[in-house]
Amino acid sequence: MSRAADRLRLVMGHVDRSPSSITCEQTSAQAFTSNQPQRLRYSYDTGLLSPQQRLFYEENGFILVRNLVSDGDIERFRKEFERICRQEVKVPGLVVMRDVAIAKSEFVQDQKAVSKLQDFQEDPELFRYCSLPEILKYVECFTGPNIMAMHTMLINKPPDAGKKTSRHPLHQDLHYFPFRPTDRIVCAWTAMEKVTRQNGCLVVLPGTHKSTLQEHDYPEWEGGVNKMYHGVRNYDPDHPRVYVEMEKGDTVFFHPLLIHGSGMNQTKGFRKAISCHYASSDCYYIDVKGTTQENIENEVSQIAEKKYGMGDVSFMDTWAIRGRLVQGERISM
Ligand SMILES: CCCCCCCCCCCCCCCCCCCC(=O)SCCNC(=O)CCNC(=O)[C@H](O)C(C)(C)COP(=O)(O)OP(=O)(O)OC[C@H]1O[C@@H](n2cnc3c(N)ncnc32)[C@H](O)[C@@H]1OP(=O)(O)O
Ligand SMILES: Nc1ncnc2c1ncn2[C@@H]1O[C@H](COP(=O)(O)OP(=O)(O)OP(=O)(O)O)[C@@H](O)[C@H]1O
Ligand SMILES: O=C(O)CCC(=O)C(=O)O
Ligand SMILES: [Fe+2]
Ligand SMILES: [Mg+2]
Repeated sequence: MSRAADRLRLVMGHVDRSPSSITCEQTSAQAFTSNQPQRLRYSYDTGLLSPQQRLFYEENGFILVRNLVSDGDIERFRKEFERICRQEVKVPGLVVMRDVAIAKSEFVQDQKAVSKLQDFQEDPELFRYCSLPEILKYVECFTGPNIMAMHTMLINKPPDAGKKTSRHPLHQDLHYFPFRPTDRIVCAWTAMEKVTRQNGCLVVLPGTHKSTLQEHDYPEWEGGVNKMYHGVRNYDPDHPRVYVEMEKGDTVFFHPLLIHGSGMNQTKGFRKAISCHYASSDCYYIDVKGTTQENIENEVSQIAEKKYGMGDVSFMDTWAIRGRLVQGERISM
């Protein structure tokens, strides 16, 4: 263990736990270069995270936990996804997205065209993911004990149809969220199969969680961009990139300001992942009018109007309606 981590352990009176479940090799050197004892801003000590894991998140804005979700649970999520695609179950509020290149093509749409399920909070089988104790015990390290599941997705990244539309532009998830404080929000993203650079794994820009929310808009991509896939307008193209390759069940937890995206799926398979954004239930809503988030607020209200005839529902209300308590008590969200 490095000297900095040792010192930290003493300061925190922490019992050493073998950090066998975490792999931070790619950038761990960065996390331990400081000679000053650090005050940790981004996580709580619940006895779960090792000092190295806390420092890694502090410096990089994400941690990867290997083999966290069981094969059995993943199989159940996959089965439920297939049932939804076959329209054997109807889930209130669920949005089924198709890739723009497929949605606008002549091909007959079948279940293979589904690129993403969004807002599955009313599907008990998929929502089990958000309440898994093995996930929540990590989430609590970032949110604290009162936890809301704010946003749910099952991503079925399709083989690229030749226009590079399967990419997800680099973005900060906070762009979509009218609630704060930022540091009490975290995303859990679990690979439902092996994810590699070939099939479009997550790409992260480590350390960017320490910056502020950037301006987002549709990237100027020739082949088209999926609805609401905004990208950061200006990012440093020379910033180091980490390609987060994962095995089935591995889970990454990341900060909502961390710039991330995912590359093209260059395989013939659909790359599946399930994710949930959590926030402390004592977060508060903010008005995004006059901020960089106004463009996404307007798009969401157009969708709410078109799909549900709810044009007068505020941006914050679209979140309050979808959020679900998963641990502790519901306070201000
Ligand atoms: C209770 C309150 C309800 C509030 C509703 C709010 C819903 C949205 C909230 C979104 C919040 C996102 C939070 C994310 C937080 C984390 C960060 C995640 C980043 C993302 O993942 S952003 C991407 C999320 N995307 C969406 O949420 C998009 C939602 N999608 C839809 O609403 C529909 O799928 C869509 C795109 C409107 C298509 O409607 P649909 O009825 O399914 O399709 P049609 O066949 O009728 O086509 C209509 C029209 O749309 C075109 N189309 C289809 N698919 C796409 C696509 N993927 N991209 C672009 N355009 C698409 C299609 O060709 C048709 O076009 P026409 O020109 O022919 O009319
Ligand atoms: N101009 C851009 N604006 C925003 N995000 C981008 C832009 N170009 C690439 N990205 C995103 O950056 C991430 C990685 O890009 P990268 O260039 O490494 O791979 P790629 O664009 O998928 O493939 P290629 O190897 O063909 O460049 C992906 O999430 C991609 O969607
Ligand atoms: O699974 C992916 O491609 C990443 C999706 C993502 O970052 C998001 O939806 O916010
Ligand atoms: Fe994201
Ligand atoms: Mg590129």
